[in-house]
Amino acid sequence: MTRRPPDPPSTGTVYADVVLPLALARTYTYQVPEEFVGQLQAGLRVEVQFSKNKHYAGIIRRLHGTAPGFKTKPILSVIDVEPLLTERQLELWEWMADYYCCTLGEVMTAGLPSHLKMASETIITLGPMFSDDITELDEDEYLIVEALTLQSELSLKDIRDILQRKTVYPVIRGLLDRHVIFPKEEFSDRYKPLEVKCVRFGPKYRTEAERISAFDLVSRSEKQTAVLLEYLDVSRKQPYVRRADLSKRTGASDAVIKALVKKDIFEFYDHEVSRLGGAEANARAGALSREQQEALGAVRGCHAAGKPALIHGVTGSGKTRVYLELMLEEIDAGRQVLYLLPEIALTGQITKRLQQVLGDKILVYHSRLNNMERVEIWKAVLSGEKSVVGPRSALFLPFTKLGLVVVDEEHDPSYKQQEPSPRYNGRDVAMYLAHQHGARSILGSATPSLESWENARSEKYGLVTMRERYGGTALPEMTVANSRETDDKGMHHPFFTPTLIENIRATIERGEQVILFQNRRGFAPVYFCPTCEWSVQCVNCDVTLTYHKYQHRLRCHCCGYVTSPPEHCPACGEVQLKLSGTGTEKIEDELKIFLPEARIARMDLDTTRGKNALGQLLQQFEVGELDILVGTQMVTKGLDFDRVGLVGVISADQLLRFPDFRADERAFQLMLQVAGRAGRRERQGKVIIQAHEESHPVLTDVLAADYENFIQREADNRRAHAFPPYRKMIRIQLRHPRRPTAEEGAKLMGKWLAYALGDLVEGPFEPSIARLRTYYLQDIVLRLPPHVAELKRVKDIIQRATDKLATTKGLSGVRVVVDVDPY
Ligand SMILES: Nc1ncnc2c1ncn2[C@@H]1O[C@H](COP(=O)(O)OP(=O)(O)OP(=O)(O)O)[C@@H](O)[C@H]1O
Ligand SMILES: [Zn+2]
Repeated sequence: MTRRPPDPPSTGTVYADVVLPLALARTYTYQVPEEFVGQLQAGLRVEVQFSKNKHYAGIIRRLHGTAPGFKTKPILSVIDVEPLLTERQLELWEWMADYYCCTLGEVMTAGLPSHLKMASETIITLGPMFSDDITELDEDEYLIVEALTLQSELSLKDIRDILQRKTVYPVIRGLLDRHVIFPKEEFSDRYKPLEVKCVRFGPKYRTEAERISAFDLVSRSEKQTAVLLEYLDVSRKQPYVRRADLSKRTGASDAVIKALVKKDIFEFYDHEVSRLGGAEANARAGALSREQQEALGAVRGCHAAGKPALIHGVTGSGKTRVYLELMLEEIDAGRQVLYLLPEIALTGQITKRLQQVLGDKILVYHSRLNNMERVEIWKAVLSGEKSVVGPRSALFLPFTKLGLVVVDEEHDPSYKQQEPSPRYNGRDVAMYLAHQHGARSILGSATPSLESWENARSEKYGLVTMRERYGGTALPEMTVANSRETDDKGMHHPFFTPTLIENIRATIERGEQVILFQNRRGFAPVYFCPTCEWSVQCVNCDVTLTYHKYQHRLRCHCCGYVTSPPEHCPACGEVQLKLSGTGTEKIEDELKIFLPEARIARMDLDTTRGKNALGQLLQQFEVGELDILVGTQMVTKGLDFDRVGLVGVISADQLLRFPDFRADERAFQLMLQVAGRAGRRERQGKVIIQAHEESHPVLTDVLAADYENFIQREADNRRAHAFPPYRKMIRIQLRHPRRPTAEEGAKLMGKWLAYALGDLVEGPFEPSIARLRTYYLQDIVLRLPPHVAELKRVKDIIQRATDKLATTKGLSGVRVVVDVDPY
């Protein structure tokens, strides 16, 4: 761990710059009382007062002897004994605040688990595990616990009154650490053990002889015999055998296993696994294929040259196995690894694979951890002992021995945090983090982003290519079906071409599965009046409400507003209102008409909200209880199933029509990624893309799976039109509940910026969604030459303009949101 020794000067007062969880531009300076001078160092939390009567836990950034130009308040108490944050981590946070134009407090708020944050308003309650054992409590602690048994919840301010002391945070910290008390929000998500569904021999079949008799009992069923044999084989190597694994390995359906349970040979049980790591290591990684060996060698070559490696490997090429090899090396050498994934919930399969090999040396930092677990992971990472797989938020953890950073699916837009600030890109921060620690780094994708491709072209990154699928299966056969296609009776169906329907049927008949991708959720995105063209709009946003048939509700996909569909048009009184457009719900519905026998499920935000809904859905698909999975971009991400014979894209046109400079890149990535879910094992898969505009150049590249051609053309286009990555883009968005105020603010801001930056400034203009969550929006866009020195000056100019606007009469309420690399 990098720990800065305290460096107080030998004479005079010591000051501490403290990071506070507030929107202050930088740190705030406090005076260190004599009694604390020896105890303090960077990374410790201290209790301080900011505004009147408001206490916070702040983080010491540095100690020094320079008095600031204002009257300082004293530090009230020291909360931690050991630093909770590292020097490098604080440097990273500062870098983020600088680069993404936000405050250090905003980074702290995003980065620190809420359990470690304390403020006067924080409410605490007694922990669920507290057993009335008061012998361990000192006097202050006892008073707090007693008050909590009477009153069930208290704010930290109440506690100050109870103890009649100004400084209470160290006492609170002690109780939190021992899980005697909890911050209140914690109560709703108490610790639940993780369980996996497993299979074992029933009570009648525990001895060797009994087991042999089991084989006699099933001798007439080849499938059941195969399952038994496989079970014996696996159970010799692993402490437990998962139900899903067993059917996967033998190709037997879940029904075969259930039959064995019915005969009392097997029983099902839930195996509890460690809640942080989730697993014991129970498998060894398979041997590398020749291509994986070569890729590994090439990655090592990049690292030896001090460069990040970009692996461009076709879908199913086994990139994960290459990362894993390097991870094992690092972990064996006593260093930490950070493995980033765009969305942890969707990538359970990868996480599982990593855990099977690495066991509890790797912890999963997923969004459903409760606060207590977050703190446990924080401390395990700080100790230098554990590696982490997680989404972008794992970047905030206090790594002390980081040796390797992996950014998987590096092209994925969910690496970018849109709201709230810091609006950072996880991939880019990861590269900075690796650089900071002198760690090696790998980015991987079947469809690398243009930024990373450009970095490889300009030799900032080393490029490693994997062209074959693991196991040698051919990439899927890609075809396009014209959306205007009619069936043999000359009928035209708006959603499914006869080609797609026939292929779905044939696939299911072969016992294989189908994935259908539709970019929108809900039933229909527009509910309108055919007479006067009125349509239902969100009350808060400038968008139409999407009709959700299952709930019979209209919903805003921007702000979540929900309402009932109107019975008639409020403008002209028409009673026959209509729907237009298509979402996943409608596709699912219509599909049932064509294929009444098929087992269809839908995977989108609406069906995966529940705590285990997504996992259950994926499990059902994995064991073959479903024939067709219809979904939004969720189905395009990393799914690795054995039996997907066909992938269909319902409408390519919809993807290609977005008014955004990255629309083509996104469309290309989405289509190629979803295509990559097909035929990942023995049989070659098939992909059918429905489109009106069959000859769209992006579609041509998708059909040929020609990444090189696509990315070259995209690069030329972007360069020609001065778009990122050939220009640095900063978007300044002004928001106000009144349109004229937003406009006026934007006009002034635009004028000030243009005065300093000339024609680098575009706008202000109204974005395509002009009102969002009750705020009217105005955008100003800067496109800058990508030089760092220039960037610093530009950001200062933006900051000054923002400050000036905040003090302009009538416009101080205009929110200014700066987004660096807003894509
Ligand atoms: N060396 C190996 N031994 C055994 N199985 C392997 C090996 N390499 C890859 N596999 C298997 O091949 C499949 C594809 O690998 P993986 O998911 O890593 O591909 P990928 O390159 O990440 O693909 P995508 O980009 O589509 O996510 C997985 O089921 C994986 O377990
Ligand atoms: Zn809305």
